[in-house]
Amino acid sequence: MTGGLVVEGLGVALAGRTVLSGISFAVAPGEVLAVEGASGAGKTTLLRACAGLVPHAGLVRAAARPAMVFQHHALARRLSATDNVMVGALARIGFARAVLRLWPAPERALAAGCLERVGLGAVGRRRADTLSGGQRQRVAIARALMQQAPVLLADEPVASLDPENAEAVLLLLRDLARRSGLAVLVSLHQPELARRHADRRLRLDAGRMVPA
Ligand SMILES: Nc1ncnc2c1ncn2[C@@H]1O[C@H](COP(=O)(O)OP(=O)(O)OP(=O)(O)O)[C@@H](O)[C@H]1O
Repeated sequence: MTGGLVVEGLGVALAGRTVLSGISFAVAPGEVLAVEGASGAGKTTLLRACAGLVPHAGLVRAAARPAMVFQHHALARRLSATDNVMVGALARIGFARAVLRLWPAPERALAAGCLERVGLGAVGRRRADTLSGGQRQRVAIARALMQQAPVLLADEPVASLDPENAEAVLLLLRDLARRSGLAVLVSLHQPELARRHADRRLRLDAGRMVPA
């Protein structure tokens, strides 16, 4: 499989306790797979393991390191939307140039394009802390797109949004999967949102996969 995500026999232990075990699934390019489960079921840990942020047993295979959208967007409040998106290019640009804000012109153009793709072409200069919750989550998605990864992991991206913005962000993720061939793995508390916006669903219960 090229471009997608394959997980086989994934297991995670944290502080000596098994948090995930026997997790196997695949997400194809262009597909949205939702991870459902109650609080504490292991959704965040699964996404973090897929992102390489948590040591794990088993196999996680993707053509390149997945990009991650964090639950509380984790933007730098005082930076502009564009500069927040540029952070997604850190691995290419290097920390020293980033600190000096020596962003190469092609990367600036790419950041502008990523903001356009999430419907925020007009707010690039605005500071993150002047944006609405929905706009901030979109900037966080644009920052993940900036990584140009084939796989996008979104951890409860709508948890702090009102129903209208939640709907819009999930439609955006689906659209990005379709148009850009991204494999999207999104964790969601609300099963009805997962049913409406995901192509397939996976349910976790106490760290194990159960029928969705
Ligand atoms: N760093 C850690 N050390 C020890 N246990 C942890 C750690 N992080 C998470 N856990 C435990 O792992 C389990 C799964 O947590 P996780 O955050 O993945 O669940 P979740 O489904 O994302 O929950 P929520 O919906 O509340 O975010 C929980 O029992 C949690 O207490």
